[in-house]
Amino acid sequence: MSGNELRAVARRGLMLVLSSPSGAGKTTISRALLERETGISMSVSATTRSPRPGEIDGKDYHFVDVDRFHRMVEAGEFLEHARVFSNYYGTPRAPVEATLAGGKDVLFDIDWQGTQQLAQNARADLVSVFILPPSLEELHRRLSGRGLDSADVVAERMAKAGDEMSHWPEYDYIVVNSDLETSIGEVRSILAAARLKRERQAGLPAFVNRLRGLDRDSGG
Ligand SMILES: Nc1ncnc2c1ncn2[C@@H]1O[C@H](COP(=O)(O)OP(=O)(O)OP(=O)(O)O)[C@@H](O)[C@H]1O
Ligand SMILES: Nc1nc2c(ncn2[C@@H]2O[C@H](COP(=O)(O)O)[C@@H](O)[C@H]2O)c(=O)[nH]1
Repeated sequence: MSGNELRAVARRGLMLVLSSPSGAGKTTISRALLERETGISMSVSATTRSPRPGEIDGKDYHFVDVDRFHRMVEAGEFLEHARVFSNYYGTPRAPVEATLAGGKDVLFDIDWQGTQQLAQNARADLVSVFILPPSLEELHRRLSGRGLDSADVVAERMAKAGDEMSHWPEYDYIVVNSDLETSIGEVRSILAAARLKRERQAGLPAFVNRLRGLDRDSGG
């Protein structure tokens, strides 16, 4: 068995969370990561927010009404859920659990409330990254320049940015998203290191025993 095969069969997946104030660049970094990395897929949240132009139901979000969202909460269908900017958002549990159990990683674009809930329930599987903007002026430029939200929505998100950013100490890693390519590289490095954590490589004891000639009958 090669080293790569060992990891493919013997590693439990991890949950890589990106949080930031709205507009700092989570979605942009996430898309680049998914294009460049294998073995990781996006958790598609459910939300009661209306779709933005270009957003696709089932791909960007599962767009649901408030009644349906509450029924999903009551049925225990969410791994975490929160109210953010007057809308509800939640992470469907089943696809995440199936992906992790299959040894693949899951990428989350969720806020600090959701990250706290994941940390309470599954700390060992969690790797959390907080993305900071280089300045408030640049954050405003990005939110307005995105051209997807009204001036009122941009103002609401700017007003909440300070509160969001106060949660940075709760995260494992901090990336200041000035240059996009640098930030993507930094998040990829975090993922690479997290995948190599000794605790995540469940097959290591047997593998090292084989290397040491202590367990010649265990396959490989
Ligand atoms: N490093 C960067 N330099 C310049 N522009 C950037 C950078 N990163 C992202 N952007 C731009 O900023 C805007 C906001 O980015 P994005 O939508 O990824 O933010 P977000 O954190 O996902 O926001 P939200 O939480 O509202 O979904 C986009 O137009 C994106 O192209
Ligand atoms: N706790 C959760 N937060 C989520 C989830 N999905 C998205 N989000 C966060 O909401 C805001 C706004 O997102 P937007 O797409 O409306 O701009 C942002 O901070 C996201 O990270 C979720 O499932 N749970």
